[in-house]
This record gives sequence, C-alpha cells and structure tokens, in this order.
Amino acid sequence: MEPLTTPTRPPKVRARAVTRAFGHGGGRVHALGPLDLDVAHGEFCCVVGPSGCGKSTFLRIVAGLVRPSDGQVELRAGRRHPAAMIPQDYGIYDWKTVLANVRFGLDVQRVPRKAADARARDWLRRLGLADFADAYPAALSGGMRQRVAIARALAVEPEVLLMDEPFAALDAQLRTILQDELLAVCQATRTTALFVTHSLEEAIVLGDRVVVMSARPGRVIAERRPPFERPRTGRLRRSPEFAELHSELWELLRGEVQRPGPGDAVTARAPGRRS
Ligand SMILES: Nc1ncnc2c1ncn2[C@@H]1O[C@H](COP(=O)(O)OP(=O)(O)OP(=O)(O)O)[C@@H](O)[C@H]1O
Repeated sequence: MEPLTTPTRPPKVRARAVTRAFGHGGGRVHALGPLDLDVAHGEFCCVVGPSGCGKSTFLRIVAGLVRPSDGQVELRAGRRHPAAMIPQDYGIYDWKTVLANVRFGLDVQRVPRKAADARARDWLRRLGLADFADAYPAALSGGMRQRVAIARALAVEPEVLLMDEPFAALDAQLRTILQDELLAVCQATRTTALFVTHSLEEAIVLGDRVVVMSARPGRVIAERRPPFERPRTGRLRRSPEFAELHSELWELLRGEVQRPGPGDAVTARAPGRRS
C-alpha cells in the first residue's frame, strides 16, 4: 500500500484506528476498521469498497451521526457547521418547496430570511433549478431531486461535504452530467469532499485520491491518485490512463469482493476495543 500523503496543512479530516461494531453477544457484527484516513484541505477523496464493508458507517461517523466503538475522528473546521452530508436517499423534504429545501440548512443556522433566500436561489441557479424554486419535490425528476440535495448541502458552504453514493439511483447519462457538475462546483469552491461510491469510474473521475477498502470489517487497503490535472472534465474517461487505473483498482476490488468475510453471526470484537 502506498503511504498516505502528508499535506502541508493539517488534514481537514483525520481518522485514527476507527472501529465500529453493531449488536451484542453472538449477533455482534464487526462492521468497520481499524481504519486510518486523512483528508487534506480542498481534497476530493473517494472511497470505494465491497458492499457491506462499512463505507456508510464510516461516513456517518465522520458526520457525527454514529459514534465509533473505538478510535478517533477529528474534523478540523473553523465554523459551527463544518460538515454537510448528502445521504443515499437525498434526504429532501416532500412537504417543503424546492427553495425551502435548499434554504433548510441556512434556516437551521438562523441566517436572516432575505440573505438565506438569496443564497438558496443562487445555488438553484448554479444547479439549473432556478425555474423550480416554488415547485414541490414530487414534481421533480430523480436527477432534479438529486440537484436539490446537492444545492442544499452546498448552500451552507460546508468546509467538508460528505456524500454517500449520491448518484446511485440515477441513470448513466444523468450520473455523468451530475458528476461533471459536482466536479465543477467543488473545484470552484475548493470544498473538501469525502465521497462514497460503488462506482470505480465515478471515483476515478471525481477523486484527487481513490481509497480502496477491504471487505468487512473495512480497512484501507490501497489508495491511488488519478493522474489527471484540474480542472478536470468528463473527457478523461476516454484516456488510456483512465482505463489502466480502472483495471488496476478493479483487480484489487475483485479480490475483496470474492474474499469470504466473517459471518454476521460470528462474535467479532473491534480490535483494540476496551472491554
Ligand atoms: N445500525 C446498524 N445496526 C446493525 N448493523 C449495522 C447497522 N449499520 C450497519 N450495519 C452493518 O454494518 C456493516 C456495514 O454496513 P455499511 O452500511 O456501513 O456498509 P456499506 O459499505 O456502506 O454497504 P453498501 O455499499 O452495501 O451500502 C453491514 O454488515 C451492516 O449490516
């Protein structure tokens, strides 16, 4: 495995020996770790790994939604609301208009209504939703709902954007378009991003770094830096370097997918966990 790079500034996210187990006794599942990961300021870090290896669990730990069983996660940020998360199901509210959904985080932060409306409308415009501010989510397509979720997360100007397979439910064309849009926005705002995906293609296109996790309990087994300059565009998908990296990472992942994991019913104590 290549060593983690040492950023010149302290990492924005630092995870050390993070483990998480669920359940008790014979039904205890060792879901994650021990996992070490640094994400540098402004870095777009993609995490890939076999299904059930603990990717979402790790993201939720970084978001502060789940506690690790052991280990530490530090999120170095100057603001009160440093991180925003886009969950798999988008997490938008059907009873609120598109504008109110995008403004939601700003309302929670008690940003005055006029300023919050202006910022929300600006994000709607950037994501091509300006004409839908007063619509309700039920009237939107899947891709538009996804854009609302992205706009809502970015409207709070988070220092760290956490995304859990945000494009999983979309068709291939729309996924490509939204990948390019996300890339453009994150490059422009230099937002630090931790992005979980099943798709190697997506990870290579978006990531400054692609981190590969083992089968459950997920640990970092490899990381690669896609050799593409920024600003990037989706055209890099057609380059030989892309194909080469994709095939290398796919071999690594295939080994993990085929590796028999510990049975869910087996008692598995998180390594290093104090009893
Ligand atoms: N709240 C929970 N209670 C019990 N087990 C859980 C809980 N959350 C996750 N797990 C278990 O932890 C393991 C890791 O789950 P997690 O959702 O983090 O994996 P994942 O890598 O994100 O999977 P996928 O790629 O399929 O979304 C799985 O075995 C899952 O069943």
